[in-house]
Amino acid sequence: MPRITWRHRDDTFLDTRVPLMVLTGYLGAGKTTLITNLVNAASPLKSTEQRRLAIIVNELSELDVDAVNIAAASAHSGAPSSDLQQITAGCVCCTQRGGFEKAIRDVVSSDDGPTPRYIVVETSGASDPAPLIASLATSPAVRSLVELDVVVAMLDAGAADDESVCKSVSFQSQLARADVVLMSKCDVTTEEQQRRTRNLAEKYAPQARLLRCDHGRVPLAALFASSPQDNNNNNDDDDDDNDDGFIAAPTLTPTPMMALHHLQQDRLATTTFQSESCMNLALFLYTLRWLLRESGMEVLRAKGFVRVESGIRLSIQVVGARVRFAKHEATEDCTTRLVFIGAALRCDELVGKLNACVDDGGNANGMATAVQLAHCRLDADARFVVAPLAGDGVRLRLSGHLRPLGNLPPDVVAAANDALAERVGVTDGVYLCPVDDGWMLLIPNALPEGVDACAALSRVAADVLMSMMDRVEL
Ligand SMILES: Nc1nc2c(ncn2[C@@H]2O[C@H](COP(=O)(O)OP(=O)(O)OP(=O)(O)O)[C@@H](O)[C@H]2O)c(=O)[nH]1
Repeated sequence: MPRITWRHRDDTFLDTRVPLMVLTGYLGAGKTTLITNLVNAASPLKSTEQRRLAIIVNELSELDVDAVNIAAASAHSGAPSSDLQQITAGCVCCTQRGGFEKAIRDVVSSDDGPTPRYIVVETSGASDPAPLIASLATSPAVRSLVELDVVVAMLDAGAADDESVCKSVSFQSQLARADVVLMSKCDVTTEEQQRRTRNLAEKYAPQARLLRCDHGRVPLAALFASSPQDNNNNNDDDDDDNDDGFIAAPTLTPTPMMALHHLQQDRLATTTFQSESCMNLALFLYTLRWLLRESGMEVLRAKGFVRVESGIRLSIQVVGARVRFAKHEATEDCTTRLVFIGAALRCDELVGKLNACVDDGGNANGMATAVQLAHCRLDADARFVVAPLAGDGVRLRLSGHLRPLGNLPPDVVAAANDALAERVGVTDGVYLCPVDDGWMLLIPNALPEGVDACAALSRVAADVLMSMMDRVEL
C-alpha cells in the first residue's frame, strides 16, 4: 500500500502531541460499543493526575445518540465531561472539518484537567475517513496538537451479505485506510458469513491486521500502536518499527476519492424524530416493521431511545435487518430520540408514522369506549385479532409479526397477569393467556371507573415485550 511513510524517532525529543486513534467502520458495525469498552478499560487509571482517554464522536445527524451512550460509560468510569466532545449534524470529512479542529483544541487544552494521554475519534459510519486522516497531517492547527497513532476499522462479520454496504464508497475507503480491522458480531453470524467477510477484508484491507472483536472486547495491546500509558510513543515492540529506529505512520496523501462527496455517492440521507411523549410500544414496533420490511425505504441504520412509559426508556439499535432493544437506565433526559440513516428515505412520511405512535394517554370511560378504542387503535393496524367476548369485554390476540411471542414462558405470563391486574385494579380472572399462534389479553367487564383499558393493554404488552426483548424479531 502506498500509505506508509516513515518518520524518524528522536528519543531525545519529547513529543508532546497526543496520540490519536481514528475509529472508523460502517453504520452499526460496533464503533460505539468498542469505545464504551475502552472508556471502561481506561477507568482504573483515572485516579492518577493524568486524564487518559478523550473521545471525539462525530454523528451525521443533529441528534447524537452515540454520545449519550458513551457519556453514560464515561460517567460510570468517572471521566470528566470534557473528555467527550461531540460533532453533530455533518460528517467530519466534509461539512464539519472546522468542528473537528475545534474539538481537538477543546480536548487537548481543556481547563477541566490535564491533557489526555490518548484521543479516540469515532467517525460517523457513513464517513470516508481519508480526508480526516489527511487533515491530521495537513492542518497546522491539528498537527501541532495530535499525532495519528492508528486507524481502526470495525467490520460487521455479516457485511459481505449486504450488497449495498459492500458497494459503498465509504465502506471500501474505511477498510483501505485501516491499520487494524476488528471483526464484530461473530457471535451472531455463521462461519460461512465470517469467511466471506474475511475475504472482503483481505480484498479491501490487505495491509491491516484482522482481529475478532466480541461486543467491543479486544486485547488493548493489539489495538493501540502507542500505548495510552506512554505519551512518548516509545513503543519499541511495535511490529512496524524497522531497524533504523523509524516507526510507521500513515501517509496522508489525498486520493482522488476524497474529492467526491461520499454521502452523495452512497445516496445516503438522514432524518431524526424527537418526542417528549410516551410512545405506544406496540404501534412503534408495527411502524418499525413497516419501515424495515414494507416501506421500500432502505434503512441501513436506526438508533436511539424510545420512551414507552414514564420512567421507562428503551434503547434501540437497528443495523440492516437486525433489531435490538435494551432497557436504558433512566437518565434525566427521557425523551424519544431516533436517528434514521438510509437511502430513499421519505422523511415526512416516516415522521408522520412515528407521530402516530405517540401515546395520547386517552382515558376511556367504560367498556364500550374501551372496545371501540381497542378496535380503532389495535385492530386497525392488524397487529391484534380483536374478538368481542360476551360478558368478558374484549379479547385480543396478537398476530403477524408478534406471533413469535406466543411461546411465552409461564413466569412471563404470570408476571404480566399480575401487572395487568394491578393496572386495571381487578385481581381475579385470567387476563393474558398464550394461544397456539399468539396470545390473548382479556379485559374483564367490571372495570373500576376511570380505568383506561387500552392504556392497560398497551402497558402490559410493553411489559411482556420487555421481558421478551431478546426474542423480538421483526
Ligand atoms: N451480537 C453482537 N452485537 C454487537 C457486537 N458489537 C456491537 N454490537 C451491537 O451492534 C449494534 C450497533 O453497535 P454500535 O456500537 O452502536 O455501532 P456503531 O458502529 O457505533 O454504529 P453507528 O454509530 O451507526 O455507525 C448495537 O446494538 C451493539 O450492541 C458484537 O460483537 N456482537
